[in-house]
Amino acid sequence: VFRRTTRRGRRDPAALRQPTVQIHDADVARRALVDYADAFLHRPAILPFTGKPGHRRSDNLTTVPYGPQWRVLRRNLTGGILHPSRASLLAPLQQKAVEALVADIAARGGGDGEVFVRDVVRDALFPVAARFCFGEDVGERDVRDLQRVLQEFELDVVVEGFGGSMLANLLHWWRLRRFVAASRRQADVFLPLIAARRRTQHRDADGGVFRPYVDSLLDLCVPVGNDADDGAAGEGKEERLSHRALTDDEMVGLVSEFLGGGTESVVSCVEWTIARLVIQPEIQNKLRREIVAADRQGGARGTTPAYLRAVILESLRLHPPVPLTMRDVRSPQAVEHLSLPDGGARVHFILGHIGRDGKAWKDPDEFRPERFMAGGEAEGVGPLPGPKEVRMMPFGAGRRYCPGMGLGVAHACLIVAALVREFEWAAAAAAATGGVDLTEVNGFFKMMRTPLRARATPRRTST
Ligand code: HEM
Repeated sequence: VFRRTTRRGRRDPAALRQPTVQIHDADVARRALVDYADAFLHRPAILPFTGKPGHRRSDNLTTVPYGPQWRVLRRNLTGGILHPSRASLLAPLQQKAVEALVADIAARGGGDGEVFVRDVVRDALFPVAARFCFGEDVGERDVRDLQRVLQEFELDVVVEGFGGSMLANLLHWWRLRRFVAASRRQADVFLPLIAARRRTQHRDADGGVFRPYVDSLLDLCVPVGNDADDGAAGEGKEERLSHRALTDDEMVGLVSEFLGGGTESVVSCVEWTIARLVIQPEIQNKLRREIVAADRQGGARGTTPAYLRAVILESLRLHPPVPLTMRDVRSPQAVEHLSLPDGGARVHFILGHIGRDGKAWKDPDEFRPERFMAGGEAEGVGPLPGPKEVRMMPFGAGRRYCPGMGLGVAHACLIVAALVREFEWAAAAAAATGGVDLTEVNGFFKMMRTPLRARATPRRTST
């Protein structure tokens, strides 16, 4: 194992041998991602090979270097799929998901009324992501298969710990092999569904029905060659290049990113939020009163009640579902004042620490949604930092910020509202003495080490 590791080590991309710099401070994060945005455009290649010598793995939007291909993929996702006018067509699917969630909890709760929050939320939300991706015809069985391979992939590939010590490097290659195997299993499930979509796409492109992500990928042409570029200077370059269709490997990577990023991040957010509401029932009650009042006024379509939004923001501040975001800084000379190593560096932004920076927040470890309300210390602070200050960045910042932010927040609000409207949440009997365990575990996503098991009692005045 050792020999193989060192032999392969010679093929390591420079990024793996680069020193890693961690940023925990909100102001330093702002200087890096806002003041020096052009130096923080690329992510390091952490999983560079498919296992075949000399064969680089295919990029998705998260891994592709900033350049013409990134711009085309990003425009397709933000303008063609996630634009609010298009994503709003998901409403019937979302409504079905919420109804299924409530019914599932009522049924699973059975005798003691206890459920694992992440399981019920994932089971309700994943079909929305799967159908948004592959179209409404995707059957229950396909949805289950998609969910299974996605979960295997997430369990097998853990971001933390790459690089550094010999042990970490060994772990890296071991993970890489599991990554390759998990990717193959994904391809086995995704490719037949993509092929089926190729035969039927466009069928429901009109008539107020959303456009599945896979249809857009089948139609997409990306520039041939993808020389990374450095920001604004490269804008528009893609139009001058020749184009090609996406390869199967690329399609698999993009679909995996869409399904995984779009579901598990929201599951994490909802689980942490319900945990906090179990610990602080006065906040849960206040939130429910607001939701019921909004329902009575006809749901004020299209607007999120202010306290619900504040609860979700506070949850994202304390428990950002993505633990860290990375950049590969190749020209540290361009970044004055940040003292990065001369040969370039991998920079990790530790999102949980940035949201709890004591210089930016009063009592940073307390869950207090009121801070985001009118007159609070964070009135006006949103999920994405503005150009003047970074106080939290659960969706990242700069040009590579999360394109799914709108949908992610909308799904978290929708699900938390339904859970709180329909049920009263309390600690499970086993946790009642020790309390809810808020210990975090950082994988692809920041999850609760002890999955939240909570007692859901149906509200008598259910709406
Ligand atoms: C609560 C939900 C979500 C959270 C907390 C979250 C968080 C993040 C974070 C922290 C990043 C890295 C940003 C950076 O490096 O500056 C990211 C990137 C990304 N996210 Fe999300 N995300 C969520 C939902 C979604 C959804 C719903 C989708 C798609 C359907 C999505 C797709 C992506 C993609 C494609 C990227 C890479 C963007 C690029 O490099 O240009 N995310 N997300």
